[in-house]
Amino acid sequence: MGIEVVVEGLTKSFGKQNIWQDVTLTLPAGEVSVMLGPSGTGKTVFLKSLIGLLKPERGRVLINGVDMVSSPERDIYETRKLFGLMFQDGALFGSMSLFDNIAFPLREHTRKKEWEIRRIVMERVDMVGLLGAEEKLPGEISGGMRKRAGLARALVLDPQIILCDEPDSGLDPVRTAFISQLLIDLNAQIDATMLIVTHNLDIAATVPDNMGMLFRRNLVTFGPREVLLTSQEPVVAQFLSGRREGPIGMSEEKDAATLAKEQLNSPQGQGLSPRPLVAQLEPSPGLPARRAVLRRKLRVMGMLDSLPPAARRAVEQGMAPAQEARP
Ligand SMILES: Nc1ncnc2c1ncn2[C@@H]1O[C@H](COP(=O)(O)OP(=O)(O)OP(=O)(O)O)[C@@H](O)[C@H]1O
Repeated sequence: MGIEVVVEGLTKSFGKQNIWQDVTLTLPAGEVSVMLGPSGTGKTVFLKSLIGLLKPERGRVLINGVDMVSSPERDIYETRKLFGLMFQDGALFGSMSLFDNIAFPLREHTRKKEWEIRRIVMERVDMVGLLGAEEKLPGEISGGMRKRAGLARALVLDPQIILCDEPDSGLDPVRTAFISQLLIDLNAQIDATMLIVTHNLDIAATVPDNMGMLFRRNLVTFGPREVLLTSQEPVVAQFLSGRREGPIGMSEEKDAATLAKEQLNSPQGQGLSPRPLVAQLEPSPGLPARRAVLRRKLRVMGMLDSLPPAARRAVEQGMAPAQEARP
């Protein structure tokens, strides 16, 4: 099962530029979470801080008792081995075949024999639907295939925590739908804790168990998917409805005068209500059920009273069929 990641009071700046402050959240073990936010709000910086590649000046990132901010480098290095990372461009070596790219972490970090490496690599190649393409070079395949190869490489060391930075960037809607399904299928197969950074509204609506959003140097909110997807918070609703009207502008934040003018001109009743809640994706037929689902149910039921009414209703509706099915 994946490992819980506890983030407490994390603050990161570059020189005088504060990126975000006092970020506190927990990625529940084995669940899929998404971090949203307009461009430049520091989502990638957040991912890099979780693995200890960037050092926030305040706060902690606790994984199995190791603080990725301030524990000794040796402990951080060991803990980093629990992670699988999928970067925006797949980050593949252009002169190596997909097979060698995917085998790379095994050859670098383990003493496994070549026959064993082949078995693991081909298993992962199969998992991401790339069987038959393993001898191709990254330049000979499509962007979507490169992403899947990047994901296969992220999986070879049996990660317990998977971080995906914009898995949809550069993909058309159909390939984005395939990658969404692949992420859910992976979670069903390996039960790893997953954090996906994305701008994609379809991924946000259908993939995660939990969602958070960074805006104006703060974590606006983080919690069960139903909380964000039913939120009336202007910044969240604007982002999830993909509209121009609202606090988010071209340069991340609109000035107060533009915002006031917009509100004045906005027709009565045309609020920034988010899109209707759609069902979360299920694993593909033939795959095991996601073990996270039951754990999440118990967790969310325990916090039901603290949720806003719309989110509570959405949770209750989502859970109703399962409850009826009980003997
Ligand atoms: N190593 C660095 N040194 C200085 N500034 C940096 C560094 N890395 C990131 N930044 C700055 O931090 C801010 C946030 O960058 P980041 O890439 O995390 O944003 P993002 O939310 O992932 O954006 P996008 O959605 O466009 O990918 C940017 O202003 C960026 O210039």
